[in-house]
Amino acid sequence: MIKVGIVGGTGYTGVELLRLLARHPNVAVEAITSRSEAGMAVSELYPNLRGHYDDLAFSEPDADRLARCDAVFFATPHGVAHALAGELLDKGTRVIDLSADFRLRDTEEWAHWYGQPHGAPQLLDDAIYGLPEVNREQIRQARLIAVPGCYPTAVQLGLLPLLEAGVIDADRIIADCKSGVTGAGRGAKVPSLLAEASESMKAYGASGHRHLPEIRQGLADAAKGPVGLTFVPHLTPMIRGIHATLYGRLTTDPGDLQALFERRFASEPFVDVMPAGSHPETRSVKGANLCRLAVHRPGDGDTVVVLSVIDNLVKGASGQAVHNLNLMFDLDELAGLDAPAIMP
Ligand SMILES: NC(=O)C1=CN([C@@H]2O[C@H](COP(=O)(O)OP(=O)(O)OC[C@H]3O[C@@H](n4cnc5c(N)ncnc54)[C@H](OP(=O)(O)O)[C@@H]3O)[C@@H](O)[C@H]2O)C=CC1
Ligand SMILES: CC(=O)N[C@@H](CCC(=O)OP(=O)(O)O)C(=O)O
Repeated sequence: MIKVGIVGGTGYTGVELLRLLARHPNVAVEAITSRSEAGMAVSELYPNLRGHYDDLAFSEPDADRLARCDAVFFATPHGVAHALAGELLDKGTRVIDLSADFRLRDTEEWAHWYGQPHGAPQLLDDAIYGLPEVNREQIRQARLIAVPGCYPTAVQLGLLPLLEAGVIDADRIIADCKSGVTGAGRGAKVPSLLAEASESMKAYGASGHRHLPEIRQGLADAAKGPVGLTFVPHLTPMIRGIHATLYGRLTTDPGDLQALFERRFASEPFVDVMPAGSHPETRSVKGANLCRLAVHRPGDGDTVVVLSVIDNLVKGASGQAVHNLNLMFDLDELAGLDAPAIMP
């Protein structure tokens, strides 16, 4: 069995890791941390896990204990993995970081968007951006993974086929995205209150959001040159889910767009290109490690519209993190990740 630790086990991505790993045939959770709930049994805080982790309790983060694991997930706010990852890596423990600490290659850009200096620039050369549909082979060899953000996962998967094929204007891409409230984490915040978030919808970060540089970095790699991106996130009254509506202007005859998407993701277990004319729903990926895509060309004009949906906590975070673990430890890619979505 592969021994894993989770730093930040009381948060939404932490409990989602536990839910997925409960069905994983090759993984045992050895340590799970929380500073606020240290001492409490995991199944007391999360009754959905009763019967699965009966001997596991939250404990204070302890580097020595974590270093006894083969891999440690960081499901923590930005900056925490900067402080601890180096020590774990030195002791031979692999690190899978769900935060943004190692996602941006440019430390100044990171400092600008995250409002603090980059805490571990010396580790960046080792960090692999954990989008398996792009970096599968590097992930297999990696000891430090930066799991992509939720919006960046939905947006990049939807645009990769078009940018790699060079059929849209890379200077004018629009990503209009909607997220459920769990995207903001479990901490109490006014915008997440029932009376604030339900029966209403609003954009935020329209002038600049911290996922913008991350998405731009990934799209520029795919386009092999700089991209111009307008990214506007919205908060919507649902618990889980991201819906990205992506617009590009065709600059050349793309041929059969449906075939382009189907070919690009033909061997990807966690990307479903839906039949032509489809409109994927967020509920069709709820709880599943899946991105469902549909591509449209309204009126056969020069605008291509891609619809991309994921569960922010699964393909947008914890499921993608487990997929990375499977690749790093040469396990079946589907291990722990084969459950279908919950509908309705
Ligand atoms: N929610 C989502 O949809 C997504 C989240 N992410 C990223 O994943 C990470 C976790 O997100 P999420 O689960 O939503 O966050 P939550 O706010 O729900 O949980 C954060 C967890 O981190 C722990 N924690 C907080 N500060 C520290 C610290 N200084 N040292 C150690 N542990 C700490 C908390 O426990 P305690 O304070 O008790 O120690 C808690 O368990 C974040 O970086 C987030 O941006 C990425 C993609 C999607
Ligand atoms: C709805 C909501 O608030 N979503 C969060 C993004 C999700 C997230 O966790 O950010 P990282 O992927 O960078 O870790 C936000 O917009 O800040």
